Amino acid sequence: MEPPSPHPDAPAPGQPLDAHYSHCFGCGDEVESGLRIRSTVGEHHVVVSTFTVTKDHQGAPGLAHGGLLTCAFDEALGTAAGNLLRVPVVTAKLETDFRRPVPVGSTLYITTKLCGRAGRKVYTSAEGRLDAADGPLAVEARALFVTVGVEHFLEHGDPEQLKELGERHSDWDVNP
Ligand SMILES: CCCCCCCC/C=C\CCCCCCCC(=O)SCCNC(=O)CCNC(=O)[C@H](O)C(C)(C)COP(=O)(O)OP(=O)(O)OC[C@H]1O[C@@H](n2cnc3c(N)ncnc32)[C@H](O)[C@@H]1OP(=O)(O)O
Repeated sequence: MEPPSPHPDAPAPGQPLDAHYSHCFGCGDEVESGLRIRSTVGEHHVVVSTFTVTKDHQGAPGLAHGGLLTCAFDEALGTAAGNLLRVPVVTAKLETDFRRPVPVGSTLYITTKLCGRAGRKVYTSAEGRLDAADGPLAVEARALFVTVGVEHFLEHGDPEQLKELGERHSDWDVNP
């Protein structure tokens, strides 16, 4: 496994990251009950993402649904891998440890780091802490992402939406 060096043009520490797609359930603004995760590059090649739990995200009364928390980590981990390496990635495997309940109204601070890279495989891990980047540990996750080319989305997704996305992110090499 190679060390996970960020791309030379990776966004600098302090830089907020745009939603990668406005209809994304994880980060898009156009999904009413979406997770609306916001991410910023941190020091030492990490990405810090925040997810505020609302009543639309419940499993038990007053508590976040575990599957939605896993979704939040999918978004946070994928955003970190995609932006730090500047390459499109998709999730191949995702594992979550739930350490502590996450109440409605709390904000989860998810800090993601890249753990290693082997060919197209990118290994990542993250910790989610309650209400502050150094708050109580609530959720941990690890994921394997696989880098893909634009043909992945052309073949399996919606080419028209992809074209629009490419026009909005002219710095991304995703134009068909
Ligand atoms: C200049 C450009 C700048 C761009 C900047 C971009 C910024 C972007 C910002 C943000 C990013 C996005 C954030 C999104 C967050 C949410 C992500 C999601 O929810 S993604 C949707 C859910 N995931 C899927 O739908 C995948 C479905 N699966 C597949 O399509 C395939 O299985 C795929 C692509 C994962 C692999 O298929 P194959 O045919 O291409 O390749 P094979 O050879 O099978 O796998 C490659 C390697 O990975 C291993 N692998 C694959 N799956 C594995 C698994 N489940 N477990 C372990 N290893 C696995 C294989 O063993 C192989 O390893 P070996 O190279 O032989 O060592």
